[in-house]
Amino acid sequence: MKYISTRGQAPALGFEDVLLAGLASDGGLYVPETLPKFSAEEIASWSGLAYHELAFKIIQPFVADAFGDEELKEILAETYAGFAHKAVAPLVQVGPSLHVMELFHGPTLAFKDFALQLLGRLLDKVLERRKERVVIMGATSGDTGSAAIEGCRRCENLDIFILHPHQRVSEVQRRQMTTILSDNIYNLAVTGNFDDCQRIVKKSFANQDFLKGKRLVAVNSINWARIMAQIVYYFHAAITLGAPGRPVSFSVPTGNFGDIFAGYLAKKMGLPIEQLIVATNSNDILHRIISDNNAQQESLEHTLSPSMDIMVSSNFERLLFDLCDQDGEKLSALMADMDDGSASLSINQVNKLKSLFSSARADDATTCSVIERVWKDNEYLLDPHTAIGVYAAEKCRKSEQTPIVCLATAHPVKFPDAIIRSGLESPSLPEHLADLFDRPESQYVMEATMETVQEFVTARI
Ligand SMILES: Cc1ncc(COP(=O)(O)O)c(C=O)c1O
Ligand SMILES: N[C@@H](CCOP(=O)(O)O)C(=O)O
Repeated sequence: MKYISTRGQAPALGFEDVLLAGLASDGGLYVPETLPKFSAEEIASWSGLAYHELAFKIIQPFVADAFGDEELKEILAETYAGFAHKAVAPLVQVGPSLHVMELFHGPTLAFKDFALQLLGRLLDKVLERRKERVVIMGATSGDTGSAAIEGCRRCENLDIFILHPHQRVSEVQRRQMTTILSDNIYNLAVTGNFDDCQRIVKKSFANQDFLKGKRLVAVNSINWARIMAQIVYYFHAAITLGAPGRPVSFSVPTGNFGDIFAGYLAKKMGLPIEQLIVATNSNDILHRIISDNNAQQESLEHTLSPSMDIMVSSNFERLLFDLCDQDGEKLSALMADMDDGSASLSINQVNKLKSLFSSARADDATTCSVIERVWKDNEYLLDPHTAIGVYAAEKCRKSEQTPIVCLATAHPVKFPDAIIRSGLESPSLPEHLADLFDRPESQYVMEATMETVQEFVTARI
């Protein structure tokens, strides 16, 4: 399969090169030139497959030029064997036809493990084959960082630099990153917000002189492999609930637009998805664009759902590419307007967007009231991101005839502030993290400029 850049100027690449890339050389994001499509009969035949077997069906067409079937099967089996729940992504019902899909049974307790446990293994194989050592840079609002470190830690052929916004991630999230002590892992606490971290990483793809000739690889969802792996759980949940015979809807706590974009692709690949709901916190630019064609950048608020404190949603570019009929020139002009907040979609684009997505926004008070209510009704504890998804599901769903699945993107234990503010008790850390607060930490606090970060990287590679 070939992958093309959304900006239309970079060369098309195969999977291995896309895996080893971040932004394309023209500043765009890679997307598959064509998507595999699955028929209803084919999807029906996947009922009862184990998670890793289903993952093979969906991922194989995307990676066939780089990984043989047997090798891929082995990698996938190993990847998802490391999850703490036998179902890997179990569904729990919390209301009438309302389910949460628990995506937090991986080692770092957030949905990022689904893709980063796989990406780490794929990278390891490719770098070993090529005998190449690379530099990884990632930006995190709390969850990607630890999942990337955990996913890549077994790989010797890389140095990994993770930028997080200083004092803007939860203490559990910070410790999950900063307590992994190793010569090739660096945690940079940047005095800014997540958008600053992501801007520095993205700008580094365009300014690579600091790398001493090494290759720069992304672990954020700008890397296509992240999105690819996240498509699988939409199929898994929908098939469990009766697809393709019955349509299913999804509500997705959204920040960088990676997770919901994977759902959008699942639908394009043949999964009968009725509604895709974008759920945001007070940093609501995506909700404003969808509901009101308002793309104005506002200052980023620090909320009780810190992983979604994002204003510049990288993967929205991949969707806009489709809304621009995959015309790279048109998209580039639109992205320039997105960057300065002046973007306005055409009537056709707005109508298309509204036909694809519904959206809702929940502030901190609403988030806490949902956590409290769902606990009272079900004795089920939501994390604050998932609570926003549940709120949006209830607000936007068109019919109770169609089951709706809210993606539970993180374990509540990562966000004690929100749980306590909801009048509840924070749960205890799972066994493998029980001594997290006793482990020594290592992090480097630095200002939010590309020059400072690049100087730091150059000195360590
Ligand atoms: C817990 C949690 N929920 C939701 C999101 C939003 O996902 P996405 O950025 O793919 O939209 C993130 C981070 O991205 C997250 O860490
Ligand atoms: N919420 C994320 C932000 C980065 O998103 P990504 O999916 O592009 O890696 C985080 O927790 O770091």
